[in-house]
Amino acid sequence: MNDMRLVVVGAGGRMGRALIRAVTEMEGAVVSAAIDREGSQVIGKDAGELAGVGPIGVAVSDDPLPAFAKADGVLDFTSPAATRLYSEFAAQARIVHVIGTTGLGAEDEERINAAARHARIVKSGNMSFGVNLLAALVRKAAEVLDVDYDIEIVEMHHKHKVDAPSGTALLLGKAAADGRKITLDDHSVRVRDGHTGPRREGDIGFATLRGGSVVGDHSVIFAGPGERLTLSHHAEDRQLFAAGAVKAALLARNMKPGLYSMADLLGLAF
Ligand SMILES: NC(=O)C1=CN([C@@H]2O[C@H](COP(=O)(O)OP(=O)(O)OC[C@H]3O[C@@H](n4cnc5c(N)ncnc54)[C@H](OP(=O)(O)O)[C@@H]3O)[C@@H](O)[C@H]2O)C=CC1
Ligand SMILES: O=C(O)C1=N[C@H](C(=O)O)C[C@H](O)C1
Repeated sequence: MNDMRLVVVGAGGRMGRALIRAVTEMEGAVVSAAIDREGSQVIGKDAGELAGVGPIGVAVSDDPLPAFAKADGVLDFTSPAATRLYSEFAAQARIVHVIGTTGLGAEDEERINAAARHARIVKSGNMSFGVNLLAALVRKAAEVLDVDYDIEIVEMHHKHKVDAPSGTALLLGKAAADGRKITLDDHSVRVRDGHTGPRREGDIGFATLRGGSVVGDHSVIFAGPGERLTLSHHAEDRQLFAAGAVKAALLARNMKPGLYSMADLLGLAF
């Protein structure tokens, strides 16, 4: 089979650069185009040079449609507005769309679901194997431990991150809620401030820390009577997420149109 032609959107971003590096390092895939938003300072630059791997002969462009028409897949870690649009373009081109963008709202999710009728979409708040395994462990722990064990999720990220709680924290919260057979939306507490009253039984709490250059730390705490169980993941390099995204694109290449999670692709969904 020919190398998979991948478009990296948001090429000038932290993840965009990591994705360009990951594709050039992965067998079976090539960067066929690199896209950033109109007016970005990276337009016209060589994508490989931008990513620190030397020239690859692909200039960053602000014109996605011709790039999508000639590609097999798109790697997208951008913003909710951009991802919404790119899912429509991916559906038109009937290609793979790997979505790492977090902070998506209900309307974004609806548009992505609609696009998945024609595109093969892989979407996850975290593309690492470790976090997806952690989610499976959290689901199991939440199923085994009764409501006397209060669930709290703590995350820390670098100071540039714009959304909270992180996509990963929400993914872990959903896993805990699934394990408890409850709906996350009905039990999540995202902010506590002032006179909150005592903790409501069965709630799933979130705490968000931001600072420095932290790549991504997540802990799920089960605080019970007289003991505390903590399940944690620490990402040390965002190259981890980029490599996971490229593997996801390669795995989705021969799948039917639809919306898939990383857990589906890794065989961790149960
Ligand atoms: N699922 C996962 O495993 C991971 C997910 N993420 C998520 O990925 C997203 C990006 O993170 P990060 O790389 O740190 O953020 P950055 O802000 O560094 O990168 C985002 C890039 O997207 C560009 N962009 C914005 N709008 C468009 C558009 N319409 N078309 C093309 N490019 C566009 C931005 O350009 P400009 O700056 O000029 O606006 C920027 O270059 C976040 O939502 C983050 O949470 C991050 C790591 C792992
Ligand atoms: O913005 C980031 O950096 C990250 N975002 C993802 C998230 O919101 O969980 C994944 C990772 O933790 C890094």
